[in-house]
Amino acid sequence: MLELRSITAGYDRRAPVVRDFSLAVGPGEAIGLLGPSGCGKSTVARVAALLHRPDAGALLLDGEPVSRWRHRAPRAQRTAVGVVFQQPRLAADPRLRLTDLIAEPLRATGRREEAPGRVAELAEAVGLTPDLLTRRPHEVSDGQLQRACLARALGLRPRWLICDEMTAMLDASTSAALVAVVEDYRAASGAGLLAVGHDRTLLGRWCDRTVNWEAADA
Ligand SMILES: Nc1ncnc2c1ncn2[C@@H]1O[C@H](COP(=O)(O)OP(=O)(O)OP(=O)(O)O)[C@@H](O)[C@H]1O
Repeated sequence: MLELRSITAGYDRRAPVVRDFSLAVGPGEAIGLLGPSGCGKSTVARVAALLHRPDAGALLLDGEPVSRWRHRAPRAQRTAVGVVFQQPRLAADPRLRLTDLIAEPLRATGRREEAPGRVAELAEAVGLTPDLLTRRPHEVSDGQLQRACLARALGLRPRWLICDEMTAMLDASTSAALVAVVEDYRAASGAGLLAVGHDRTLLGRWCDRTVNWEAADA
C-alpha cells in the first residue's frame, strides 16, 4: 500500500498548496487524481514519488513511513516508486542518448551489467526501435522521448507507478500506446498506479477509481 496521510505541502510553509490531503493506492490498484490546473496535483505526485518533502503528514510504503527524501531516501523505498512527468524535455538530461537515459536508474543502483539486456527489453516494450536509442533528446519527438521516460520509470520494476499528466503533451495514438504499456506492466507485475490528470474521460477509462480533488480536499 502507498499511503498519503494528511499531507500538507508546498513551496512556502506559510502558504501550502496542498492541505491535509489523504489517498491510498493498494497493490494492483489504479487510482486517478483529477483536478483543475494549479490545484496541487503535481505537488502530491512529487510527494508520492519521494521527490518533495511534505511540511506535515506522512507517506507510507507498505506501512513503513518515509523519513528521508530525494537522494537521501533509502534505496529500497526510492526504487519502489517509478514516476513519469508531463514534460519529457524537462525530465530528461539533454546530453544522454536514449539508451543511457533508460539505463540511468540501473546504473545509479549498481546494476550496470544488466543494462544492455534490460534496455533492449524496455525499449521494445515501449515501442522504441534500436535506431532511436542512439539519438539524444533533441533528435527525437516528444512522444518518443516520453516513451523513453516511461521505459526509465519501469527499469527497476517499481511496485507503484506515478504518472503525472503523462499523456498531456501527446497525440491520441501515442497516448493510447503509453497507457497500454503501463497496463501491460501492471498486469504482469501487480503494481499500483496513481494517474494524475485533468482529463476525466481518460482517467475514467484507465483507472478503477478516480478521486476528484475538490471532493478529496473537502
Ligand atoms: N517549484 C515551485 N515553486 C513555487 N511554487 C510552485 C512550484 N511548483 C508549483 N508551484 C505552485 O503550486 C501550486 C500547485 O502547483 P501544481 O503544479 O502542484 O498544480 P497542478 O494541479 O499539478 O497543476 P497543473 O495541472 O497545471 O500541472 C501552483 O499555484 C503553482 O504555481
